[in-house]
Amino acid sequence: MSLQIQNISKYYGANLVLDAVSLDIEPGEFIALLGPSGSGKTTLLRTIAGLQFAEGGTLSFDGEDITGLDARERRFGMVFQNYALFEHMSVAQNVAFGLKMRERSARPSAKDISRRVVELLDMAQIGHLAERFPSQLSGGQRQRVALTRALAIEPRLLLLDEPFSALDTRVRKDLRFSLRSLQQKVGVGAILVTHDQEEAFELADRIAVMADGKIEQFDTPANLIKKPSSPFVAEFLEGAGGYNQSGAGI
Ligand SMILES: Nc1ncnc2c1ncn2[C@@H]1O[C@H](COP(=O)(O)OP(=O)(O)OP(=O)(O)O)[C@@H](O)[C@H]1O
Repeated sequence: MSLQIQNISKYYGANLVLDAVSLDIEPGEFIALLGPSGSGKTTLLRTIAGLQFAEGGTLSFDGEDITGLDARERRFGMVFQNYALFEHMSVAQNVAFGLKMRERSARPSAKDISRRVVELLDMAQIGHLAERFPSQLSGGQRQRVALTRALAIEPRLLLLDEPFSALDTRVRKDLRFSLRSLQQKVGVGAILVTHDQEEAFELADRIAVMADGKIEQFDTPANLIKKPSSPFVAEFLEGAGGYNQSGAGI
């Protein structure tokens, strides 16, 4: 399932915040959007999600024009930094929610929903939390539930905006590992917005480096280090170079 982003432009008032952005994302690929604050990463992700609309350009998914579809019709899973869980529902109910809300014709039976929820919770290693309520969970566990809930609807693409940035380093590392393994098991493509270069280099097949609403370079982690396309990219990734030399990530 591939996504084509062609010449997407977006203004906030008179400010051009996405300037003719184009990206082709291959089926099952894990993409990171990396760049300084204000470069347009979140705006691009929200436009892909259908939470806001661009003034110009097109989005297509598997050849279908989705530019005018709303978020629900796109069938993308989303996890945000503060993606609220339903506080009055247990973990299992949160994960089941998207499946229960499906149109009748596409809705699995109650038995199949329960089976799928158990399977997903086990896969995400939170089976033991099924009956807890969100207020009884740690930040890391909540994000694990949010991720599981996003995957439960069998999304065509997974969209993640700084999902782990509020968590401490060790929990982030655990969650990164789980995210990558769940994403691969399920076989869904993913787009991750992050400030964290280490996170981008560890997770992504390809990274889009953004600056001022444009894609400066879209390439594999190894190529970004070896062949930065501009002084901006080289400078921005200096930290990642150090990371690379430590032998991790690439
Ligand atoms: N709702 C809005 N109204 C007006 N301007 C906005 C709005 N949302 C974002 N912007 C502006 O658009 C630009 C891009 O913002 P965006 O949040 O996409 O950047 P970002 O790269 O995700 O930044 P960060 O890493 O800080 O989250 C910024 O200049 C921001 O101030």
